[in-house]
Amino acid sequence: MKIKKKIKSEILLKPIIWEDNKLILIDQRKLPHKLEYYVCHNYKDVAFAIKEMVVRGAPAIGVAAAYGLALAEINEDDIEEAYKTLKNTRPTAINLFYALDRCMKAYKEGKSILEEAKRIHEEDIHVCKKIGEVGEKLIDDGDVILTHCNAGALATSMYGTALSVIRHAFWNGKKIIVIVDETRPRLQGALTAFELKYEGIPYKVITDNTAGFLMQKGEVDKIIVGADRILKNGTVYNKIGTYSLAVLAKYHDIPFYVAAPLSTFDLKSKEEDVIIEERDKKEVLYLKDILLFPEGSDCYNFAFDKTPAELITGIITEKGVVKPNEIMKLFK
Ligand SMILES: CSC[C@H]1O[C@H](OP(=O)(O)O)[C@H](O)[C@@H]1O
Repeated sequence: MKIKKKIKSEILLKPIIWEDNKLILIDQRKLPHKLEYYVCHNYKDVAFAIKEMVVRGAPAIGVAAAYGLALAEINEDDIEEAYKTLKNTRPTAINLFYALDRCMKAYKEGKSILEEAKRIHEEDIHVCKKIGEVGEKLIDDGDVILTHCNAGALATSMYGTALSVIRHAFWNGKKIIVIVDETRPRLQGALTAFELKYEGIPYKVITDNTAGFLMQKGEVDKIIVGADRILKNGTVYNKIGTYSLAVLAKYHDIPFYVAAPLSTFDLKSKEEDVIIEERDKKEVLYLKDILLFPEGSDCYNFAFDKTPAELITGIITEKGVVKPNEIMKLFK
């Protein structure tokens, strides 16, 4: 008999806390070995935190940016200036713009930015929980599930997106093992491993290059990843390496799912409009402070790539699972 694991919400990881007119963030640069907090007193602190990935993950940076604009209102800063600064932190995750625009709309209607930010925060928690409840039904007892980057509680307000599906399957007594891509160069796989270890969910870390070999050996049952932006045509923007996984999954006939809230959908932009973030080359050339390549080496450091709809089995949302060519069903 499957015993549903009861998890008390107070022990679940929450990377974002609003307290006494301060934004308190888990400093994800210090994980997995140190759990430390970064306190934001103004919108510039929040902009720094987003740009330097103190906080990261599409939904999480949206919520953080919303509170950043709220701090600008509380500190009586120039709201337009704050909006522009926060908007220019990272270009790919649509959630950042969705949250900032919602707060700006509230402000222009004479409403409290802070109240709107709190609503966005609460909604994100509820939506990520729902994504887990919906997606859990896709998971079979005994599944080996591969995931990429960190689409967990640390990338959202709580629960996560891809990891919410995995958590809910585990809490419902399904025996699963998670294969965790380390995800060079920022190694967000270590964040995923931190979350899974924290909750006792079995996992194995692999180098990104090992994924294909495991699929070839028939040792991966499903792949579930997050997303930073999903277009109307079903194209998914996610952490660099996602596209390679999707091609391999197609070749090996392995279901490839994307888990994301409706706030990650961008029904207006076309592919040519989307900026794929390129980050500091030092992230690739150095590991901590050690130069890994010959002095003066050049490199690419794309933070995201794009996966076409035809490589995606289904998109798991709070409103249900849809095929990538059925997205508009979600917005009826
Ligand atoms: C739940 S969305 C998480 C999404 O964000 C990550 O990017 P980054 O760590 O650079 O903010 C990655 O693309 C994840 O899939």
